[in-house]
Amino acid sequence: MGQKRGRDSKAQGLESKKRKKAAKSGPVSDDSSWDGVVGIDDLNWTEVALPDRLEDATGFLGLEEIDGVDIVRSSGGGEVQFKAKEGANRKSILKKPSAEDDGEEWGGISDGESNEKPTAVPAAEAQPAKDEKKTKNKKEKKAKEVKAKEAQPKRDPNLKAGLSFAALEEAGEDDGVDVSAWDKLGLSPEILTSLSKLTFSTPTTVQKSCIPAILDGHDVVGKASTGSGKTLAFGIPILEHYLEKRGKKEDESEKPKSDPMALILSPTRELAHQLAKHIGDLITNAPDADARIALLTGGLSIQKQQRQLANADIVIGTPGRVWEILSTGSGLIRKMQGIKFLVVDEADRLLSEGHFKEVEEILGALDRKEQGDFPDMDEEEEAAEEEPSVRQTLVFSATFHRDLQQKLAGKSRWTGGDLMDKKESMEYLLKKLNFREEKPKFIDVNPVQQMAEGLKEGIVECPAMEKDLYLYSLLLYYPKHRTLVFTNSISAVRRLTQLLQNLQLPALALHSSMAQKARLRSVERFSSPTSDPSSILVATDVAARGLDIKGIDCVIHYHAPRTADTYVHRSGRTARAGAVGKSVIICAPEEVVSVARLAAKVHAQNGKKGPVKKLPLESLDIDRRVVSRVRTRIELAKKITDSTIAKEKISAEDNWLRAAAEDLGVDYDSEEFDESQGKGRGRGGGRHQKEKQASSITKGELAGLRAELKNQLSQRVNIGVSERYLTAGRIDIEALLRGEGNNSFLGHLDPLDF
Ligand SMILES: Nc1ncnc2c1ncn2[C@@H]1O[C@H](COP(=O)(O)OP(=O)(O)OP(=O)(O)O)[C@@H](O)[C@H]1O
Repeated sequence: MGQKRGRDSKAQGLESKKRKKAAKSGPVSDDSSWDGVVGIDDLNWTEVALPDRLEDATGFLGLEEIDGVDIVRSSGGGEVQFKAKEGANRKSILKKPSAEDDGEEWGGISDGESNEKPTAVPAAEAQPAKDEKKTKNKKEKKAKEVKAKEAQPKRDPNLKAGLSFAALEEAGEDDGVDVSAWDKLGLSPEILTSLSKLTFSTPTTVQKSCIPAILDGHDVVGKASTGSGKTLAFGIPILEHYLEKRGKKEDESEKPKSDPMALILSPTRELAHQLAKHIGDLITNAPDADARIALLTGGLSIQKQQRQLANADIVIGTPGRVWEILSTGSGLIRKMQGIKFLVVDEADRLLSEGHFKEVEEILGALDRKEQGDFPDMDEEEEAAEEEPSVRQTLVFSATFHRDLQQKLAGKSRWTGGDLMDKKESMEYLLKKLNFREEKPKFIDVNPVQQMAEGLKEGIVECPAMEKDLYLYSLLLYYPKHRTLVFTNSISAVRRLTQLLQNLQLPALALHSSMAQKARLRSVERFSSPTSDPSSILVATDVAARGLDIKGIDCVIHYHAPRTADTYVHRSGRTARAGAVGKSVIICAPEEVVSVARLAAKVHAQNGKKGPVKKLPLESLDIDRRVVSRVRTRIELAKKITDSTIAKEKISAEDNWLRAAAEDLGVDYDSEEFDESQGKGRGRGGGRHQKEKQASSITKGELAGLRAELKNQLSQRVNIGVSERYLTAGRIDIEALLRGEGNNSFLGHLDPLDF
């Protein structure tokens, strides 16, 4: 009997992959060693005519058959291959070589034909994997068309390869938007095309105000609420400058200069990566804009970054790594001294908190003109160096200290002589920025409101020891909400992430002690459009600034923010770019006063001091019955989490001490060591005892706790009102009724009225 194969549109992609594999494992050109086994693509399939009634069948593209073959399995046992039946003519089952065969794939061989091996495609010419499938499908289609076209005149050899109707169809696709609202800003066609493709139809307020000022050559200090589009407010003028400069160079048929034209400093690695992505998107969507970005952040290969820097047009990085690379010498500082733009993003954070020293070093190096600094410089060059800096300095944030704002806005005087005493003040550092204009243009697009318009702010009061319980309850109230939970410590991030995972919630961690790759992975997983819409990222304030993750619906402050600015930035991770979002502080009674003060400060009218009468945060009432029903789950999950963390900690300490004792050639006894260290008494002794206790839970006990928790999570928690249930995970009843989601559905909560 003959073999048949059916193809539908979905299966085609998979099949083409399989066939490619099969073809690879097919016969070699040296016929003597050929065992007669061939791949699916080598066979001379013939099309089966469909009965009339099936002609309109959608998705079913064709049925093909072949006679005279046996199916064999590849040596691994997985792949289906074919062999001529006993007595059948091998030649008769093989496909004839196609005129369109370009040598990329082996197209079958008949006895005694060429002994030439297929030509390998050089790696540089190889198509990216993504395009491979498309190309193959096109080739198959083409091969079928060959016969029909044989009667037609030969193709014009001058036609460019790759220009096919299919290509034209793709090129003709116009998915851009109307960008006439940007006209007034006088941008180049390249940038307008990019904005159109990015579907940014209108400039945001900060972009409207800042772009013309920057294009006019001014130094700018820009203040605008979180998520208002500050990145492109400086990114667009930088790219405009690049295009203009490149255009001129091309006219003069000069080779484009490879020195960087912009340095953008960011306080965190994640923000630096994101800035590179935003500006990179602007560049890649602008036709022929080939500006290169070097991303200099800690935790990743320094050598690779040094290489990137050698050809970069725009340098984006965190101050520590930027300084680490620049200070290695090799003329990099000198290269960077020619930059046209220095951007200080999230300036209030960047110019304080630990970054101060490196920023000061970088600024000092950019402006250094000491004699003998550059021994290879001739007099003419030195004279040129003396000329005033052409660098524009752009400083951005959503928050600036009130006093500084007043000064920037010209409403109060700059501090005079005592500035050197306040070395760490923002004011001191702003002076250090060495603006080329006496006073930078201060653009405050929304002097009254720091918070995004679509943001709702709430507060949940609960006993200090019950924050876990309330956090969990709150998360249950918001199923399918991508949530960012902020804490004030790394250990809290670790504990909460594990706790939530034990409660079967999709939680990820982000803190500065994680390896850089793990940090990026967490952000990527959390922000991926294909990730669980209920994803939770538990983070320290390393995620508070600038992170632009689409679709964060809710920010929860597990620990109250320490400053008003931190509150603004944390909350600003939601309700971005005109979207809506919620920010909720979980607050112990003893924190209420300070939180109220903080909120009042954020919402105080600009310039007007004094308390705001009404607390601007809405108080959320979480049903106490809900809280009490999930208490057992939390207690179990806490026990499991504490035990796992304590075991890990003690085992890490123990391993370290054991290794040290081994090095010293002494015996190590952990009990004895604890006693000699006085652990269990005095300060920290209670915590140590707790850890010991938690770690002493046996494997069997732990398994028992897990089983009990699993059981709890699988139970419907009826809170007394019909159809009101809690769920183990945060699962949407409607989705489940539609047959989506997993089977652990247990019920649904009425939404919180917030
Ligand atoms: N003109 C525009 N139209 C629509 N969306 C825009 C526009 N400009 C920027 N965006 C989008 O708005 C989002 C927020 O932008 P961006 O990250 O630059 O905000 P930001 O003001 O720097 O925020 P933060 O203060 O938190 O750092 C991004 O996703 C960006 O792609």
